[in-house]
Amino acid sequence: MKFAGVSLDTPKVMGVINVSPESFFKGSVKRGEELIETAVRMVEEGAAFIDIGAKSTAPYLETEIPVEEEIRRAVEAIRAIRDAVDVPISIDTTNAKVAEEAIKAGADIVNDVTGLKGDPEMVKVVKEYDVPVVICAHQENVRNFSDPVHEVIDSLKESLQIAYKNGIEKENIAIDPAIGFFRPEYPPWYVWDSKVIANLKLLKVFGLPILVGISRKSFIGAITGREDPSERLEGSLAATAIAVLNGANIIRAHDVKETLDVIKVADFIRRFTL
Ligand SMILES: Nc1nc2c(c(=O)[nH]1)N=C(COP(=O)(O)OP(=O)(O)O)CN2
Ligand SMILES: Nc1ccc(C(=O)O)cc1
Repeated sequence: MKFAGVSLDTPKVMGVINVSPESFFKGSVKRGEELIETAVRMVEEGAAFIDIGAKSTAPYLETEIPVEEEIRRAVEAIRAIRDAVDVPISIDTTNAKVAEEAIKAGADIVNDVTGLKGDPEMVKVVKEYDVPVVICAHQENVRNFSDPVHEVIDSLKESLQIAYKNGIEKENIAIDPAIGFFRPEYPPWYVWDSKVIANLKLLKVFGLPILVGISRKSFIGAITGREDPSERLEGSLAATAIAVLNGANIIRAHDVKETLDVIKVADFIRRFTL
């Protein structure tokens, strides 16, 4: 299996860099020289993809910014790192205009946390520029509170229908269960996220690469009592090992070196599963 030309015979790391000062983990926010240095370092440490976010999508933060500002941040960042790294760059956005300008600036992949459901133009941009897309599970109104992984699967089915109807090919799609994004009143989101990671294997029904974003998220904070995202690395690595054991193909993470070691060990052990 491949995604954006990258072999997924072993699980890979997608290194996260944000150019959005409002992002929930301040250690992920880079600018200027530091942005380029971080991208180069992540690739040296083994990142197979770099994901650039120009607007936070944290559901519990005030994150609204004008679209012009998101475009400005995204284009500047992608232009800065494009020639410094030789791995595919994804643009983390829910806005079709941002995606289009980012692709023109050199982005190779669109990463849409609304799974093509937020901006109706998004699927058209993905099709027109013929770029791979990360489709996240997204649901305005959660219907099945007791069975998170099946709600995630149903949400992904809707997004995949949008993709296939518009001529996006299977080879160009990775799916993502959107850890931290579902915020039902019950069960609490950290139980939701834990149930999804525990049952991630069920997402294999789609036969598509599975990408998971766990890094330093609030469910790790809720479980460990670590309120500061800067203290959530160890908890993130524990959940990463479980996600890999359960079939994750790409781990989106802020800490490339540590995450890649965990992936290697978890995947090595996974291969001996009876
Ligand atoms: N496909 C995918 N994309 C994502 C995911 C995720 O789980 N999957 N999580 C994010 C949260 O991390 P980030 O550090 O970008 O936080 P921010 O939204 O506050 O910038 C942002 N983007
Ligand atoms: N964009 C996101 C950022 C952070 C979280 C989380 O901390 O759970 C979820 C989504």
